[in-house]
Amino acid sequence: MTTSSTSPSTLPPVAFIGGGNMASAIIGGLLRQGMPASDIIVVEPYEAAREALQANFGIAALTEAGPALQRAALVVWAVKPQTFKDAAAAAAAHTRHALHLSVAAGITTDSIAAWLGTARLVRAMPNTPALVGKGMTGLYARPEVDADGKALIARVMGSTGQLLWVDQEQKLDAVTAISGSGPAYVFLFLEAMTRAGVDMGLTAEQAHQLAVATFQGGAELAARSDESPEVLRQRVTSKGGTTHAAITHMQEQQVPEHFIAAMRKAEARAQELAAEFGR
Ligand SMILES: NC(=O)C1=CN([C@@H]2O[C@H](COP(=O)(O)OP(=O)(O)OC[C@H]3O[C@@H](n4cnc5c(N)ncnc54)[C@H](O)[C@@H]3O)[C@@H](O)[C@H]2O)C=CC1
Ligand SMILES: O=C(O)[C@@H]1CCC=N1
Repeated sequence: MTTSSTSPSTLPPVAFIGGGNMASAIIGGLLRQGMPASDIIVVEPYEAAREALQANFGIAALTEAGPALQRAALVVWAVKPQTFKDAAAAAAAHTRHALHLSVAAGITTDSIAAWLGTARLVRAMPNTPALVGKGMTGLYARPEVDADGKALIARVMGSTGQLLWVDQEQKLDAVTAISGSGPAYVFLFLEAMTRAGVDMGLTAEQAHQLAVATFQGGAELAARSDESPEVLRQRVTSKGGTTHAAITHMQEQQVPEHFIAAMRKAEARAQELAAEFGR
């Protein structure tokens, strides 16, 4: 991939169709990198979401798609899979010249290309830690996207965290199951660890602090270490000790197998979304 020496403040105007959670995470990243709010155009039909964009970012969002979108060199599609087709019908005439980036789960680039009348299209699967610059985004580019287009999208999404390009679109369903939905798995474990801490006599705040710091520390150790997670786990697990008691119970209860099965459900749901809402 080519890299660009241009600074983020020279990014071309970017439009967002849908101004909810995911759009806000990306917009926050762009503003942190010095992009002026006046170069960000947002279409957002819901008043409460428009008010949040104004309050958080000083952006006056449009209520519907219109000629103002023609300024955008890149259009980011951040609507729900269920509403993508209708939103595309309203905006397509104003955005045909642009490069497109979809963050919608499941919806294939074949469907999007048919709706938009252009195949200059990258599909991405980000995650909500993008809100704090710690996101993980999987990306797939159609062959119609050139190196400059990929570089532009890498600069936009790179402002929210790490990037991983995949060479087959189908692999984005696996990305969705791991890192797209993954923050919710982390939060579920945090909820359980906090509940357990309270049961054992700590305050909810104390248990929350211990659990969050343990996820942060464990993830950082795994990221920096040359050892596999399996080896790192074994180092915590003293023979006949406390960790052994907990891990043995999880293994007897087939927690890893159930966890893997749950992730396959997420992958299957991504495939269903494409079938349900991609026509
Ligand atoms: N929340 C997450 O963790 C992730 C979400 N995604 C994907 O991002 C997309 C957006 O998700 P969120 O931001 O969480 O949803 P959201 O509900 O926060 O945002 C979607 C926004 O689109 C607006 N909208 C509805 N109809 C519209 C239309 N016709 N034109 C323009 N805007 C319209 C809604 O008012 C809403 O504010 C989804 O397709 C989802 O699959 C991808 C990765 C992670
Ligand atoms: O749950 C969803 O469908 C979206 C995609 C990944 C995270 N949220």
